[in-house]
Amino acid sequence: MLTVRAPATSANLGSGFDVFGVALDRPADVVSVERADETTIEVSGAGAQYIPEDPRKNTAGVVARELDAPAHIRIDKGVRPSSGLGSSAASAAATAVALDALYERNLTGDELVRVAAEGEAAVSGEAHADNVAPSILGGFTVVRDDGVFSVDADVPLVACLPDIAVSTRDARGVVPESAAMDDVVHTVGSAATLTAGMQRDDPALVGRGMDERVVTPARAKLIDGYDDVCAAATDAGATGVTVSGAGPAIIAACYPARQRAVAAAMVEAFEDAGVDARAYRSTVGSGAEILGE
Ligand SMILES: Nc1ncnc2c1ncn2[C@@H]1O[C@H](COP(=O)(O)OP(=O)(O)O)[C@@H](O)[C@H]1O
Ligand SMILES: N[C@@H](CCOP(=O)(O)O)C(=O)O
Repeated sequence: MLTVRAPATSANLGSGFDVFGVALDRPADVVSVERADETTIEVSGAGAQYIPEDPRKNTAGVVARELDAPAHIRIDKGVRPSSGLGSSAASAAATAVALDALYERNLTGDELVRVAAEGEAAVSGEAHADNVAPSILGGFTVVRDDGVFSVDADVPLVACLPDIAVSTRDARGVVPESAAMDDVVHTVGSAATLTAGMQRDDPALVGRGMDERVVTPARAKLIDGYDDVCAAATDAGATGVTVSGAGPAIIAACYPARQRAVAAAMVEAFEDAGVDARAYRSTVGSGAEILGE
């Protein structure tokens, strides 16, 4: 039995749709694997009742198939599904790292990310790797067709998760098919600003770089209380706020001294909108780790 912990992640960060991602300190999925003749899956923990145990429909099972590494896979969900915190990706990432070690495949980080992204394709319709990359590699990650890189960063974040579900597949359906050139120019400016902010551990630049005008407004409509939560976070000192992944979680950047207040303000604003919520205070975290064999 080999056990791996893989963290929740926040993808996009506004300006990096399908490109940027960041590992969070918590929550996390814990996946245990042992060799078997054919793959079977057991799921427990947060939202387990909504997650298929059929290996063809579970991201972990798809990863086992891609690696040709059959196993009995036990998934303890810390990241509940349809959260915007990379739930399906955390299982895929943990399983890729676990099976790579169990079967002694010695895959590179890029190869592990590519395999885990196939798991994502099975549930969201497209093999976007911006959640699995930080869940495997840690840090702030940039995914391109020709590979992925990760940068260590130290920027306080608050991920606020409301008690509603938005499926990534549905939220991809509202993304506009095209964008005006001035919005594209604005996005490039924001993405460059955010990347510089991560390199410099500068919460102000990271926050400014989250601003995006094409995908985010379309998805914000799927999240009850979105505008009020953003306003409350900003009033409490957030340097930037945006949809986390495909939502419904909302992610904010801030200075360390404001992190507690930002978290409380976001939860309160959701509650004022009639939605229970919890906030995870985090930094830019580490990637998947083997807990034991
Ligand atoms: N191991 C898994 N963990 C979580 N969700 C999974 C898993 N395997 C398949 N799914 C399915 O993926 C969907 C959740 O993924 P997604 O909408 O991307 O959520 P999130 O935004 O939290 O990543 C649900 O339909 C769920 O049943
Ligand atoms: N780039 C993807 C990220 C989805 O993240 P999730 O945490 O909601 O699965 C997208 O924006 O669709």
